Amino acid sequence: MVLPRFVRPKEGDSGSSPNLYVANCGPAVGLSFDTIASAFSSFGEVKGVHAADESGARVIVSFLEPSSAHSAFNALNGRPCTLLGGRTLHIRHSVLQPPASRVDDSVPVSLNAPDLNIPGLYLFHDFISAVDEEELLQAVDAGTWKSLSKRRVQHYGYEFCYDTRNVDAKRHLGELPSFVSFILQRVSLLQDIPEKSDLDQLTVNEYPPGVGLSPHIDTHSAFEGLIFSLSLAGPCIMEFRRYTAGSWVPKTASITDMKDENPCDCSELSRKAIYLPPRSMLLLSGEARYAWHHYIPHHKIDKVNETTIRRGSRRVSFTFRKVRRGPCQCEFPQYCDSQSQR
Ligand SMILES: O=C(O)CCC(=O)C(=O)O
Ligand SMILES: [Fe+2]
Repeated sequence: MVLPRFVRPKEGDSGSSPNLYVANCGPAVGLSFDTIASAFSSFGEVKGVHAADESGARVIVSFLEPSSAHSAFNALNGRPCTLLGGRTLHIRHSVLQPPASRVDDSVPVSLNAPDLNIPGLYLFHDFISAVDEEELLQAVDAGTWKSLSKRRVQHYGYEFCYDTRNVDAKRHLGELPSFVSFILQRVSLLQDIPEKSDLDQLTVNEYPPGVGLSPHIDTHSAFEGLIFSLSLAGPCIMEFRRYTAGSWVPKTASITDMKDENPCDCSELSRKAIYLPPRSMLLLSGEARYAWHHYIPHHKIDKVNETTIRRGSRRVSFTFRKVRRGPCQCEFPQYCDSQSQR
């Protein structure tokens, strides 16, 4: 299990780190790394700016000197930053964790969604047959893959932009391909699923053996409330994380997106995991979709209770979503980019 490389410093140790963890800041909110580096360089030489997680809205700013980080923290934390379009930054000191102390702690893995007790999480086993699975794999392999750093993707309906973690709702690429029509039909027949609407975006992910996906919540403003993910070819473990407020979270009404970030320690989050076998369909809705991060650990071998499962083949997933038109009005504003304050 890979834990975040940057963590909160020990009590009283914050002055010795040159790194700041800055939330409400990043490409997803229209600020490039260069712009951020340039704004922070008024406090001292900036060594680099990089993503703190996959949200696109949280970054690590690394200064050369701890004193620069300290000055930037004092000047900018919790205040509108004129150099960054008046955006209010939420900052904490952050230290690079030495590799030896990155704990390999795993979570018990459930085979069925109700065991996780996460409202809105469903898993449908054998949603398609092995023959259907083979045909779907052949169909995507005949298409054009786009290579990301560790995996390959295809987008249908609307392109998903990884920089902004959003879609351009005005650029419709066309209907979803006919080879997924039977899946959409089966989804439409599922019983007792609230807020069903026509799915119009498909992302196909191909993960080489052992490759996973960083913890994230799919951008609220990009997609509506139901996210379906069909697993093909190989299995994986999906972990769910619900972050609770850390003691560093300022208790002001303006804090809207500070709770869903990297943990300071594991006591600050709930973690649950589920085994996704090939041909199963996962559904994230409600709280599971809006408030829990989902995460595929980068493991070549998964322990599912007492059984060891080798990820010997690639895993291909088909994620079906509905592009949102208008702002998200979910009940989880602390995780919602539509409801976050500038
Ligand atoms: O591979 C999966 O099942 C999940 C993919 C995912 O979470 C995403 O594309 O946002
Ligand atoms: Fe996702």
